[in-house]
Amino acid sequence: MTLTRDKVLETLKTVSDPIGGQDIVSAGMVRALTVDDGAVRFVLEVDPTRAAKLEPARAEAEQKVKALDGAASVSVVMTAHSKPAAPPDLKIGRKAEPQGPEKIPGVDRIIGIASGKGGVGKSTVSANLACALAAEGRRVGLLDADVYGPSQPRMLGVSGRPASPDGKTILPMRNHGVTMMSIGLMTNDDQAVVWRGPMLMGALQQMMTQVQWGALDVLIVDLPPGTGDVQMTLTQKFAVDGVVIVSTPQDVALIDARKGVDMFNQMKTPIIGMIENMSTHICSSCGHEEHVFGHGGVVKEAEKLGVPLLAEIPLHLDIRLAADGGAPIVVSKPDSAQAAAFRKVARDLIKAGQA
Ligand SMILES: Nc1ncnc2c1ncn2[C@@H]1O[C@H](COP(=O)(O)OP(=O)(O)OP(=O)(O)O)[C@@H](O)[C@H]1O
Repeated sequence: MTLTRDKVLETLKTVSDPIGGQDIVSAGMVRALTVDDGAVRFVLEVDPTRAAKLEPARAEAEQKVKALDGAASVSVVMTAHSKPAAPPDLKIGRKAEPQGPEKIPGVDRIIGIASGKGGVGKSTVSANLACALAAEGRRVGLLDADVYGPSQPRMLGVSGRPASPDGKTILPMRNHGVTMMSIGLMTNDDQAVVWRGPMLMGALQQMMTQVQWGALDVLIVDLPPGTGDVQMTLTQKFAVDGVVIVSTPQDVALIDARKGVDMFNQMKTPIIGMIENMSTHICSSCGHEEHVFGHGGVVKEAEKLGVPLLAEIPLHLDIRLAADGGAPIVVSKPDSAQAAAFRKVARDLIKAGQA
């Protein structure tokens, strides 16, 4: 018998929220429910202060769905949406409570990789930088927080679902010496993810704090393009040491990158530098160089904004083939000129104590 979404919802309606008394579906806790060939996945979105009390409801939901005819596997993830902010204390003379961003235990540094616009190569830079740092002997984590287009599982050649033996923490995946977690491993490949703001924040917080990252020298966070909820949550809630902004030399990409720089300045997050990607096209047959998207735009912008230019990465077929093949160019062709550009960034960051 084919298991339907409606049947699963009907079953979940028999599980009650132990605190509010309503069933978990009517209470709006069941999110992102998918039923695909007997594989059932959903998220239970809960208030973080109530997460422990809701564990029995999570277990009951899982057990009841598992018992349904046609249920091959069931995966339930509990995400904590953010607590509503406490009202500001306006009493004069009261000392402000320190409420600064949180450090992740065991993680020495957090670096965000950002871009104003999509498709400029932010994920390619993140994957290559992570692998290059690992090749230099650093303990590296890579969190794919690009909720709209998670591409790190493909770029790092990782598939499968991360395990959660205790139902609370998540075991990350590992390849090319990099410890990795991606929102893409929690959703179906072809599933369009429609996240609301609180869910986005919950998912990011969960991946930052509930994944067993272990001891890391640096955690690289591949951000979605633009200046939205994920960027705000990351910089407000976590002690981010700095961000790297990736842009192509085109004006349009630069204008968006400028907005990104502005947002991070407002959030008081240091900008480590900019990377010009797809800087020069190098023909893979004859080696001829041409500037498809213009050249040097990011250098000028970095100068104007007073931030370092970390690298100019060429547009080269091998970079794309390597990324699509699951072994970034610094792993598959570590001695190529294309890999050298990424490896230099990694070495420079280590030298500067930033990674
Ligand atoms: N320097 C490069 N040379 C050749 N191909 C590249 C280069 N940089 C990125 N690409 C390719 O361009 C495409 C987009 O890159 P990528 O996914 O890294 O961009 P992105 O900024 O992360 O995009 P999005 O924000 O949409 O996730 C990919 O197919 C990637 O392989």
